[in-house]
Amino acid sequence: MTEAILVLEDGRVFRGESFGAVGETIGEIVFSTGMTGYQETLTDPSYKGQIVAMTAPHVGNTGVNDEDFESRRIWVDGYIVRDPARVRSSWRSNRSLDEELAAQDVVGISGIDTRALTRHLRERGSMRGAISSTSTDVDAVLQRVSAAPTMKGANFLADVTTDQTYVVPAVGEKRFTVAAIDLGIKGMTPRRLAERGIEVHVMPATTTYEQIAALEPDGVFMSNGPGDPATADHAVETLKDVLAARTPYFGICLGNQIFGRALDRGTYKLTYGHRGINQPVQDLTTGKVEITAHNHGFAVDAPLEGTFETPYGPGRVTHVCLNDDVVEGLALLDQPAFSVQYHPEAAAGPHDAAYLFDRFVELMASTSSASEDA
Ligand SMILES: NC(=O)CC[C@H](N)C(=O)O
Repeated sequence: MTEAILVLEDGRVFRGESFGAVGETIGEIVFSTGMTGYQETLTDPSYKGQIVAMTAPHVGNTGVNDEDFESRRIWVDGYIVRDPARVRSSWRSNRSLDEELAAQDVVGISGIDTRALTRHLRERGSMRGAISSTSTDVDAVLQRVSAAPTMKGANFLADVTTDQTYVVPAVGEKRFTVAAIDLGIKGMTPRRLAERGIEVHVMPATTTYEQIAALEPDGVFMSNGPGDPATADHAVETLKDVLAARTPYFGICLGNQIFGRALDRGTYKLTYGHRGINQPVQDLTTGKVEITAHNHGFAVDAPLEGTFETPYGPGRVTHVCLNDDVVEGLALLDQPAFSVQYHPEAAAGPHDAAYLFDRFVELMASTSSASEDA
């Protein structure tokens, strides 16, 4: 057994055991309340720069398989669990979580009181911290934590985006072409689009409006992604051109924050964010409540009631989180563009919000029939 320490930037220390790779890692310490779906969490590119603590006490019970990866690798910068499964049990599993973390050089810690850690972060907010299984000198680790960059102002888009455009073909008959800007896209998103007859062109984060327009897409999509949305200026400028051309738009998570910025709204950092697959959201357009998957530490600042002015006519908040009234969705009233802050593609579930992909299809269908009529 190798000892490990978790040192938070405010000086709080937790002592446990090394889990996964032995080493030292620094990042923003956040917690996820997902009871399942740890593979999908680990491989979500939006977690770049973060060390994730699981509030579920047992993690790793079903081991690791190759199918439940949301991207090519693990992106979390560290992993914190209470009690790793000693035995893995699933017909799909072909290795243990511990082995996988070690193979991908992800430093983790286990055997700490994750409930106390979560309560601490809930009261004080997410903060920088380090896991170290190579040093027991708390003061030295703390100094390295204090010198590390904060999540505010962070931009990891170049790390996570695709180098080259690739195409995910429509399943069955092709109905639409969509340009999907990869800001850290998860594998399930193009699949959810493709299964609705959409040919998805997944394009790098540096794609220009001219490159999008050359494709003559029926719609444009912007994905989830890591870092501070206030730094995603290129995507905001690109989206402004998309909106000026009245091309249908759908955004998820970072794609919602970029939409908010294109509509002249600001973004801000939440105290401890929303991460998990059990977050209640109300669709204000129908009144329905859905249980949804979240992973965000920032949010859009917009009025929950009434409409607000944007360069593209009135906009409104369409979805709100029932835990804390945070804005979870936006739409323009006079043109086909909307987004949500959470994850309707939810590979690990729940699937309550899958209707949003159908809304995008309906918007593209009505826009193309309107332009045929004109
Ligand atoms: N999943 C995401 O797209 C997250 C967006 C952004 N990085 C945030 O933390 O709010």
